[in-house]
Amino acid sequence: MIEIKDLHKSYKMGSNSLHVLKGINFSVEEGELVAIMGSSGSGKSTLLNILGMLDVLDEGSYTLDGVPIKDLNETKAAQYRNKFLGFVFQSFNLINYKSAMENVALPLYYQKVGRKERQEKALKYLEQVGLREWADHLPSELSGGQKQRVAIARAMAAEPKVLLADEPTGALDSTTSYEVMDLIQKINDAGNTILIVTHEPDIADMCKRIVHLKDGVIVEDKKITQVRASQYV
Ligand SMILES: Nc1ncnc2c1ncn2[C@@H]1O[C@H](COP(=O)(O)OP(=O)(O)OP(=O)(O)O)[C@@H](O)[C@H]1O
Repeated sequence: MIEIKDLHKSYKMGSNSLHVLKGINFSVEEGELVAIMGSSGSGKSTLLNILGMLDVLDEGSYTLDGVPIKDLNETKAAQYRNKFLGFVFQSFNLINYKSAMENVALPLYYQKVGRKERQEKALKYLEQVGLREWADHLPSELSGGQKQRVAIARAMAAEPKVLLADEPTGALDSTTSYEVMDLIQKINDAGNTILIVTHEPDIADMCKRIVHLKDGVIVEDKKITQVRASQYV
């Protein structure tokens, strides 16, 4: 599904350059649930942004579902990103003046899905995250965990092949974090490929594989034989 070879990425800082990713080799099969860990500044978000086609690599190659990304022009890249990738962020990134249902329906609007089908699908995905009865509520009326579940429903509504989540539990207390991870595990059980950036070991333990970054290189890549189940009841 994902293949990264000898990936390098630097940021220009005035006359200097900050070499953030220093030769990453990494592949992800369909159906994996991968945690990307590492201390602050190790390059986790940079890697996730490149995987999400939100940023470009300097050197190396990235192949997504058999397609080399650098062969795509800007329009094709945007289409490809919308079709293949879903995003979940630490700060939810919901639109405050739109209801939960309208937020979930938004990617479908961009996919030119008709109004009635948009609403039906949005309700279906809200149902899947346990928030059907909150469809008409604004984000300000929802708890942090509920907002993140709406954001996950929105990402899933576009039916992406890969879900990328940058610190999805970073703004949540531990009970709520486990609820969100329980949902992510269920989505993965249904066959979706998911990559999560986290610095929380107990969240990473709920994934099937942990990739550890340090100073821009992968220092550990291990499969988890005993995946931790959600602790919340
Ligand atoms: N757009 C940018 N321009 C310049 N420097 C950047 C940019 N994005 C990230 N960096 C720098 O690259 C390094 C890696 O950042 P990155 O956000 O990938 O780390 P991270 O492991 O996700 O850290 P954190 O856990 O704190 O979010 C940091 O030193 C950061 O300051």
